[in-house]
Amino acid sequence: MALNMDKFHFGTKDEKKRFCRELLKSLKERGFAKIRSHGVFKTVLDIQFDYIRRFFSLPLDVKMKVKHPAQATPNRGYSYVGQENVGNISGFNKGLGPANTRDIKESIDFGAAFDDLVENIEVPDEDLYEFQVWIDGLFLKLCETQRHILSALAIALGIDASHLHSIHGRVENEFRLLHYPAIPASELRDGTATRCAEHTDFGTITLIFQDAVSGLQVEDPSEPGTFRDVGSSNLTDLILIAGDSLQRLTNDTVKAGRHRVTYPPGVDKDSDEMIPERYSMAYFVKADRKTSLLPLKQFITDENPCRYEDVTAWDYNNQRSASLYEG
Ligand SMILES: O=C(O)CCC(=O)C(=O)O
Ligand SMILES: [Fe+2]
Repeated sequence: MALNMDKFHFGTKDEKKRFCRELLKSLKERGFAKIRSHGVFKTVLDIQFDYIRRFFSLPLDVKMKVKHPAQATPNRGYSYVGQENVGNISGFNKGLGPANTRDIKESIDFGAAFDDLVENIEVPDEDLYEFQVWIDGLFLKLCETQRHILSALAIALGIDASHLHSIHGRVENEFRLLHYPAIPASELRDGTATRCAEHTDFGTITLIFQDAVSGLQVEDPSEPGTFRDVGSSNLTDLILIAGDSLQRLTNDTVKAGRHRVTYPPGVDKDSDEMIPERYSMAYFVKADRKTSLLPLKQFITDENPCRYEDVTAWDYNNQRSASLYEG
């Protein structure tokens, strides 16, 4: 069931409260929440997905002009199929080592145009006209939506929204566009390859949009090891997933949602059926680099003592992503 954000903006006091409560409940019980009326309109998403398709359809040598550096940080630019393997960090929260699986995906990452530590690797106009200026604009639009979602979560959690905003004030977010090429279902059968291996994201929250092919799955919090289809057929459905930083800040009150991308619903895994290509985008909301990810004091009690050591958002991000790249 999707939650309607109109209720948050324009509803009665009770409707607004109910939206906040249901948002938190969905994250806790399903590992994700689906949101509608979040302010990113269908016309914008249609243009965006058209741009995503056009970017990934460019010849490889053109995409390689904006190549992601060989190492994971800074996380900017184009990663070819095989350059990043999320399976390397799949076992992290389970205390396990890398999984023996590779991702069949390509992606491109951006930060804020005004980020003064990590510069964007910009796609030139001559390769895709006005793509970069469009991405920079959408980045800010998604930031606006992010702020409303953080406000709603703060209300549901009973914490000070202005504090939550202040530790996200520098917009050190990352915006990733993804393309999963068409492959025969049989390629995924023995588990040595996948679309995107299971993982949790490192930031506070992630906003995902996926095309009608679907295939995003989230682990059922009450049944570890069981992944359920998110199954969005509406491009405008915003899929919200909590990340490690929110788990740390809330001392496990909100757990990070484990997710992966695999066979779309309905595909016969034992056939040689082709799995259609899939496009998606993920907006990773990150606490300011210098922010401590120690749990907020409201979440530390005698029954729930502090579960995490002090680490800055930047150090945590870099530790987690260190093993992702093999470029
Ligand atoms: O493609 C998707 O829907 C999700 C991708 C993802 O989880 C990630 O890049 O962290
Ligand atoms: Fe993810």
